[in-house]
Amino acid sequence: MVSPAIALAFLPFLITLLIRYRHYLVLLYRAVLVGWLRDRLTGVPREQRAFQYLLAHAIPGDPRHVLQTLDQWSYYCEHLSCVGPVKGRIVERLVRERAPQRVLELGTYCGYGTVLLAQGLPLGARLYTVEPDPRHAAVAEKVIRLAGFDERTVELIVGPSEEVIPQLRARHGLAKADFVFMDHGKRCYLRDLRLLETHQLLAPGTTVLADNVLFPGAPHFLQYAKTCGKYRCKVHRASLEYFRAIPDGIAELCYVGNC
Ligand SMILES: C[S@@+](CC[C@H](N)C(=O)[O-])C[C@H]1O[C@@H](n2cnc3c(N)ncnc32)[C@H](O)[C@@H]1O
Repeated sequence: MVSPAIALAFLPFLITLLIRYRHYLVLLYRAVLVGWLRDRLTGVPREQRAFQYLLAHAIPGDPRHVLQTLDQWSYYCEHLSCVGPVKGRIVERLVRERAPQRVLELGTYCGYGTVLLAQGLPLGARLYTVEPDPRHAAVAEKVIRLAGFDERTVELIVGPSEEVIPQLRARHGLAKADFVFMDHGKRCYLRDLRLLETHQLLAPGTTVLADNVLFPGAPHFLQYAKTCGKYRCKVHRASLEYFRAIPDGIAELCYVGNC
């Protein structure tokens, strides 16, 4: 048994910790606990619940309204780990500036990032998005089509990036990507960047964006990008999706080729 005196001595320390990390505790509560509980109580996965909300509130064929509706859901109902509106504006601006013809997204989840990327593409451009979880992919497919993008503009590939990347050229006709959005397992970023290099899927000038490089963070990926000599690299500082108090950032890499 811990004596009351010792417990009391630890109280200020505990309170300081709670105050300091309160935003992360709220994140844990909203992003993990609430979703898990509602999954158990309703028997419907949260991504499917989000899609039902979308069906009831979003204007079909209007990608901007689809994104706004998903934002409403994530702010006021349940958290979704989509790129979100704050970092989304950075992604949107870069897509419009670069006007890429061939885009690759790793980590589709519910299709928020896919719709965000697709709405800024020039005519005739094509977006390939990769998702290994068939349940997420099924929701994403419906979200993408609801937003008005057909198979010619957006191809959803179901499988893990490490298996899909080596097959992109032969199976899906993607010779080079001129814009890549990485938003899947943070530990996969470095491995997949190197896979893209090995399979010669990057061309000089290709933009590679990587989400969440500050939270939860991708230090090995950032270190490689900054020191290998193949990229110009900068980090756009912002905040975590749907949590303004938690700092996060998107890395922007420009492939300059093998030096
Ligand atoms: C943060 S979510 C993606 C969010 C999405 N880009 C958006 O903005 O809406 C991460 C997704 O990556 C997927 N994922 C995990 N490992 C992956 C892998 N090896 N290849 C591709 N996707 C992966 C997960 O299943 C999950 O759906």
